[in-house]
Amino acid sequence: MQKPLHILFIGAGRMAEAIFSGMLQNELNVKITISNHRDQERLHTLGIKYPVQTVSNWVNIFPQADVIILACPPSVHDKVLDQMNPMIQSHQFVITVAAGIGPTKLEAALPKGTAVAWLMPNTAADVRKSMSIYTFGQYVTKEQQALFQQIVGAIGTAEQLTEQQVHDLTAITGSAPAFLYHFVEALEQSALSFGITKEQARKLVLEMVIGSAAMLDKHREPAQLREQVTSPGGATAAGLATLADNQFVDIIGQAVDATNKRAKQQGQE
Ligand SMILES: NC(=O)C1=CN([C@@H]2O[C@H](COP(=O)(O)OP(=O)(O)OC[C@H]3O[C@@H](n4cnc5c(N)ncnc54)[C@H](OP(=O)(O)O)[C@@H]3O)[C@@H](O)[C@H]2O)C=CC1
Ligand SMILES: O=C(O)[C@@H]1CCC=N1
Repeated sequence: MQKPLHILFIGAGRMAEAIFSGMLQNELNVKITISNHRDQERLHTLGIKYPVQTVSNWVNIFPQADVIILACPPSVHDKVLDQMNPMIQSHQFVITVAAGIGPTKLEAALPKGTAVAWLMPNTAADVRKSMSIYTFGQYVTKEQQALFQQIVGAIGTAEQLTEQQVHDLTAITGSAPAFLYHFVEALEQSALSFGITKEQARKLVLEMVIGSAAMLDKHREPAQLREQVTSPGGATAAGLATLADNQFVDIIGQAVDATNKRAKQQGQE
């Protein structure tokens, strides 16, 4: 059997866990090492829950890693990249999942010729359904691209975009799951106001969302699906009119813009 690919995670928070738990459900031949900043208890818990190696300081294990995934906050990237710079070897492949940190920034901080990529996944990596977007730096080989496809394939579906497009679409694929969950929370709150139990409200709303997602998956046309629900002159039309009167589409656009603006800011902090 071939030697497993050694993947080192710098950062072991929510996104790192979603990615490596997704990878571990797949048949990838990988050895995973995870590290974080100071939360030893979390590292210990993750080490028990998953077949991963944990290290409190990534520096010692760094030379053995084939792929390094930066799953730490954008604000600590400068420091981490500075630490990596003198140690990096030519075969190592550095991938960041941080909002606002594209290949331009990674390449500027690492020795010339370093292979880098920017992956913007979402937490559905945990169930292998992340809609991820990504872009490569200029020194990534065909073999590394194929390897990258295996890694992202293990956590869901992926689309290659330009660096600018990853900046612009971070809100849509990275953050919008939170918008959707918030929508679910709002519906649950509304359901509760009619005197049902929390469990009933949860069941009603979640199963409705899961059913709707399955319809989207099958038919792929949200406008058509919306129309099927909206009987002419009926009840749904009245609800949709209220959303329109309150600029629902515009509010979503504003949320997307605010998210991207903050993501870009984080990349420059
Ligand atoms: N959450 C999401 O849905 C998504 C997040 N991302 C990106 O993923 C990255 C992580 O986000 P998320 O998982 O939500 O955040 P978390 O706060 O859950 O995790 C951050 C992790 O980074 C570690 N860390 C902090 N500082 C350092 C450091 N100096 N060196 C090494 N590790 C460090 C933390 O360690 P400790 O706890 O010990 O401080 C923690 O393990 C961010 O860059 C974010 O932009 C991208 C797409 C989606
Ligand atoms: O909230 C954040 O900054 C990260 C980036 C995309 C999703 N979560």
